[in-house]
Amino acid sequence: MLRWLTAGESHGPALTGILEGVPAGVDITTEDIRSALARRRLGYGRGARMKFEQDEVQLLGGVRHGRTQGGPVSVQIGNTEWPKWVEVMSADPVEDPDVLLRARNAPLTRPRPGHADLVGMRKYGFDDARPVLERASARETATRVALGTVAAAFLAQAAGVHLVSHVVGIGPVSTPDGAALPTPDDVAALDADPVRCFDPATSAAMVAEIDECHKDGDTLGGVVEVLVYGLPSGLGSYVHADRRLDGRLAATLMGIQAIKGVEVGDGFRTATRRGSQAHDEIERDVTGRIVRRTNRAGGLEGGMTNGEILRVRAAMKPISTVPRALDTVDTATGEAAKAQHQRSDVCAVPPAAVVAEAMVALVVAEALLEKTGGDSVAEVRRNLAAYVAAIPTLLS
Ligand SMILES: Cc1cc2nc3c(=O)[nH]c(=O)nc-3n(C[C@H](O)[C@H](O)[C@H](O)COP(=O)(O)O)c2cc1C
Ligand SMILES: C=C(O[C@@H]1CC(C(=O)O)=C[C@@H](OP(=O)(O)O)[C@H]1O)C(=O)O
Repeated sequence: MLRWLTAGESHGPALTGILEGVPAGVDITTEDIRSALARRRLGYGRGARMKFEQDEVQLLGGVRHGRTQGGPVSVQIGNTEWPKWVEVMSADPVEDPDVLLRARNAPLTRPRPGHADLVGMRKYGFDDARPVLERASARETATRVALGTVAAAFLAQAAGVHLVSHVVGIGPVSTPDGAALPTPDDVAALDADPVRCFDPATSAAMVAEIDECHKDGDTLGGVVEVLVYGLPSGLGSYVHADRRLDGRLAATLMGIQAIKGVEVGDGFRTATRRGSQAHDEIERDVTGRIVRRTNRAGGLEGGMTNGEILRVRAAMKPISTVPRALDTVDTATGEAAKAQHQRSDVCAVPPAAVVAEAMVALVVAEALLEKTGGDSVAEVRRNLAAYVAAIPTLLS
């Protein structure tokens, strides 16, 4: 069983994460996690905070001399901005009344439509949105990316599985239908693109759209896609709702801040087609191997991987901290007001793609371990090879 947990606040001293159930023998270094976090910070349209804040990564447990040891992997991501927030986010009571009066400490009472502020205040009994936004913030996704990096390294080393994430839509601008899919060889090019888009003309149009939106004091959402190459068939199961891999992927992707829709394969487009145009016909190729003519299902049938490329999309809503602030109510006075706004991303779709990739890595790694078991990478490899070798020729 693979389990993960994160803790920490957006402006706290550090975020922490634990990944339990990682087999021994996964090669991973602090530098691997550092470079994954750097990818999450990329993306045209992010706010000022990404420029000055740094992630300070430390592996605190589960890894020795660049290899997992089988124990929980513990990661800490320190926040270089912490000195500015020591008082506001102090874990211990702050006694000095002057400190409590400082601007940064002023209660936030103009909740932003679309953020967790208002409902979080109601639910947890706060008269200040600060504690709500501190934990609701997608700053936390840095930890998910760190843990997902370990999962992705395990998948690559144990099973030759590789993930790719890219942006297929920002606001009204989308990649053309039928555009070529990026492969693992294209990851460096995607990382170098300002919006993580594989199609250069669409990328330029996306950048222009972000510029326009920024000028208008507004924000944008979009659609990201995660592809997983090299998966064996038979991860996940049809036998019970909570074992279906499509359902588990959807829940995990929807668990990312601001993700409001998930599509597996051609998803909603499939619903508009006739059956003869919706499914992936089965044939033998020249080598005698069973293959599909198409991959509209996105590599999943019956809640299981079918051996094709796994393909899932997630739709992100526009950032809710809109610079030309939206109407709200000041919860301190009851009066109509404009929502609180200091700074914000205009568009965070490119980093959301990296976060989605990390979450898919965690879910797929969990599904692989369920299929193979194994306490070490070597044992997972052996078990996987034995499973694949035992599939009868007429089925493979
Ligand atoms: C990578 C990333 C960056 C984000 N940056 C911001 C931001 O700068 N400002 C903001 O209001 N929301 C931002 N969000 C979205 C909020 O965290 C999210 O809308 C909020 O927690 C409420 O949750 P919900 O949208 O899922 O309902 C970001 C989300 C992600 C994934
Ligand atoms: C810090 C990160 O993202 C933050 C996520 C976020 C939100 O509300 O989700 C709001 C912004 O923070 P602030 O309100 O302090 O400017 C983003 O910068 C990060 O991704 O590392």
